[in-house]
This record gives sequence, structure tokens and C-alpha cells, in this order.
Amino acid sequence: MSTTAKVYTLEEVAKHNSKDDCWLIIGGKVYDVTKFLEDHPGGDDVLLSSTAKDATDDFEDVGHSTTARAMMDEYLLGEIDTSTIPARTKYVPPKQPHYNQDKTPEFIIKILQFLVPLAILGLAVAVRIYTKSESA
Ligand code: HEM
Repeated sequence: MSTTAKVYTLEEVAKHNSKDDCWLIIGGKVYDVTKFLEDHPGGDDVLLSSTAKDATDDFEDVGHSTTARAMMDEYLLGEIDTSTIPARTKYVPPKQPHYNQDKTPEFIIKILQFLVPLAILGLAVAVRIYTKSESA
């Protein structure tokens, strides 16, 4: 066996994504599982849906047995050029909508927040004084 394994790009591997031609990337290696599709205990659909990407997580999530891992050598083609696999996208939380959506200038809101309670208080005092002088 040759010691220099063939190195494939993701683009190259991704072309093999059908029932008649199915390649997988698992643990940095490339496997041609076309002949195994029908015999895979987990079914062919899961294998096909794991094509054109790094299927390591899919493979590991199932918790494959050592028997399953030993079988893989039979389908080994070569290695994947890891630089061709896009890095995991980091979760970016959506931006919180701004509270002040109507674009009213902030300072007007601040002034109103101060003035409205003051106006209510003033009105209350005025009513009180007025009713007092009326009853006197
Ligand atoms: C060369 C690659 C693969 C080989 C040789 C392989 C082999 C096997 C074997 C032998 C089993 C029987 C259970 C065991 O011994 O662990 C199995 C089950 C299974 N495999 Fe794979 N598998 C491969 C890739 C994948 C991938 C990429 C997925 C994607 C999700 C997958 C999903 C499953 C599922 C869902 C089961 C059924 C588990 C259950 O019902 O208990 N396999 N596989």
C-alpha cells in the first residue's frame, strides 16, 4: 500500500453524493461507501444526507461500534484537505430590536419622562388649591 494517501478537496468529494456514487468525509478521511449503502444497518438515506460535508459529527453522534469502525478501512479512498472544509459558523444572536423604534429623539423622551409626572403633580396641586378656595 502506498504511504502517501490521496488528498481530496471538499468540492471534489461533494460531487459524489448519489446512490450510485457516494463518498463520505469522516475523521479527516474520505470513504467511498457506494457499495455499502444497501448493507448499512442505519440505512442509505442517512449516509446520503451526510455527503458533501464533514460527516464526522453525524458518524460519532450515532456511537458506532468498534466493528463499524473496523469496516471503514475497506472503503477508504484517501484524506480530505481540511482547509477546504468551511469552519463552523459561530452562533450570532439576533440583534435585539431597539426599544425606540419610532425614531423619536432620545432626549425628547427623556424630557417627557421628567415633565409628564411633574405636570400631573402640578395639576393635582392646582386642583387642590382651586377646590380649597372654592369651599372656603
Ligand atoms: C463508512 C462509514 C460507516 C460505516 C462503516 C457504518 C457502519 C455502521 C454499522 C456497522 C452499524 C451497526 C451498528 C454498529 O455496529 O455501530 C451502523 C449503524 C448506524 N449508522 Fe453507520 N456507518 C457509517 C457511517 C454512518 C454515517 C455517516 C451515519 C450518519 C448519520 C451513520 C448512521 C448510522 C445509524 C443511524 C445507524 C443505526 C443505529 C441504530 O439504529 O442503532 N452511519 N453503521
